[in-house]
Amino acid sequence: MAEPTDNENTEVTENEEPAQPVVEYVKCTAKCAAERPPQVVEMEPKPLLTSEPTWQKIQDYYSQNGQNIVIKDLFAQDPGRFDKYSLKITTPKDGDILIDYSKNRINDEVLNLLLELAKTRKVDQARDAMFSGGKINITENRAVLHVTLRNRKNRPIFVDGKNVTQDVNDVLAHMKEFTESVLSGQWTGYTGKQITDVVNIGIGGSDLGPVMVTEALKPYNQGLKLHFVSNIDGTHLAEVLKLVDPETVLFIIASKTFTTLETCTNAGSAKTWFLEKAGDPASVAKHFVALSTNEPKVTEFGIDKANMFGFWDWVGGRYSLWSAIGLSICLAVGYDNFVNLLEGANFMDEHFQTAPLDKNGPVILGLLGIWYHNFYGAQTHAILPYDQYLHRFPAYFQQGDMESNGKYVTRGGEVVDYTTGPIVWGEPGTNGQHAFYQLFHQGTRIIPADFLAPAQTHNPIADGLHHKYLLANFLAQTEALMNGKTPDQARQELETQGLQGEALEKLLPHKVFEGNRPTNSIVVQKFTPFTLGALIVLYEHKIFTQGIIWDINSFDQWGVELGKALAKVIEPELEDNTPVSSHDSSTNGLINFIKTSR
Ligand SMILES: O=P(O)(O)OC[C@H]1O[C@H](O)[C@H](O)[C@@H](O)[C@@H]1O
Repeated sequence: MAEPTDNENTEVTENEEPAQPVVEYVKCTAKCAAERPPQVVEMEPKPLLTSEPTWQKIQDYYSQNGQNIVIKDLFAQDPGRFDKYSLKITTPKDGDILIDYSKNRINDEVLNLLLELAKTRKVDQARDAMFSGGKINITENRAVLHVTLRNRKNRPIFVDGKNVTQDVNDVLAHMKEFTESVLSGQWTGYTGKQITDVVNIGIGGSDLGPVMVTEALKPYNQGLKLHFVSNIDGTHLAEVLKLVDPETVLFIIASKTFTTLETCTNAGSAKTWFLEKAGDPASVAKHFVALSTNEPKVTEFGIDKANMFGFWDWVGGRYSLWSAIGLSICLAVGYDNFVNLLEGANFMDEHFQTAPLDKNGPVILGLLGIWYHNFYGAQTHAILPYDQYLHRFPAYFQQGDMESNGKYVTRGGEVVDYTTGPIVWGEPGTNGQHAFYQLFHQGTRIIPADFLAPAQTHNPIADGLHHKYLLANFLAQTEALMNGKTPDQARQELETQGLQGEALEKLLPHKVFEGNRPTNSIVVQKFTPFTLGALIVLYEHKIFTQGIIWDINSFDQWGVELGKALAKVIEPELEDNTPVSSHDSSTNGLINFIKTSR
């Protein structure tokens, strides 16, 4: 693995013919990069999805056959179905990744039509536009280049004619140096003690990724205790501050914009708490660092720019765990493991870029989602990790998916006449089984679900017994969801239990499971940093694929602004207890109730 190279004084001119292109890329400075004309792939405007002939064909196929596709029958007809509809992605590290999508309501005709749709909607062109630095985030006029953050082969990537690969490597080098100094105990607090606890203060993309990954990679923890504060509710900060000591705590203020109300308020209160104990404002430099794109705001807050880790406007918040926002991950698991995470991500980027559409994990998962959401009317998508360490994985992709694809206007500004992003949710198995799986099995809705499981556990306690049960449950659920239980099977079962006559007939309908519930099973050898990186990116590009087919801008989030603006109006109204009448009667009523109840 190539470490970031210190190339300050190294230049390669246009005429030099380096033997190893990779070396050339590493050595290429901003000056030579600027001389190299970037080849940005453009995204063509698209007609409304529902006017595409391929869309019509899928609609017709669905209308005639959609309700007659019975997964278990398809298995009975075709012994090779698993081989046909599963992808084994060979990786260079930590075992292969298996995506079994055979337990879906698909056959060759459906799959071919969906693949035709991906071609018609030019998913490959859009992908190339993103990877080449095209400003595909049209409403903010920004490139979308989180892929650059895990560009482990140092491919030159240009933004406005500038090769940004070196900028990325420079920040990585800073993260490495800082992480090593904290973990080795060289970096000390204001009284000379080593850092024992890290508190990441951030929200949304500046919180969910670091929380999810540090939880998922707990077995790789290098000794620091990690805490996360996101909510503006003072309880969140107050409870964390009870656990840490000002002499040994490091606060990471993580905010792309450094203007987010929650983060700025929490950071301010954390600083006040710290200074109450430390006294000297000079001590702040030893206990506060910032991750941001906004240097003026960081220095205004009182954090030295030497303690700031930067990133760029071409990194969307919900795609930022690979950037400086990942500093808490680095501190938790060590720099080398963070690099392994980036390596896994890069591996999946390359898979997405090079695998043909019909063998492309993100594309296939994206198309299956389109099939269920747009034709079967499925409204949600469940992510069900059978691994306790991944307990925040569904929450992470609630933002990843819903903030990306929760849009009803196309890139061209038209209101869609089809559904877009699904509601994403989930909990780890087996907990979910004892809570909401009832509705999966016998509810009235179709809920496509992804089951994620590792063949090996980090904790093979009781001689592997727990893991055996965990895996048995994962396998049994997908089988049960597909096969269901027929009235005949249910009848037989009840008869065996000694039931007969009216009692049996009364109970029978409740014991029948329709089945035919679709699932994907994604199995890895073990959840390692590399594998986790690859899996996150599998979903990132799935979301991308769907956004392109729906022709929406998956990279802005204007929808979150309105509530923020209205909160600014209401906040001063909560100053005193004078009744308000400036809103609708519900909002007035709520405000006035609060005023009389406090
Ligand atoms: O990192 P920040 O600038 O503080 O932003 C934090 C979060 O807040 C916003 O409201 C957005 O909806 C998120 O996409 C973003 O991740």
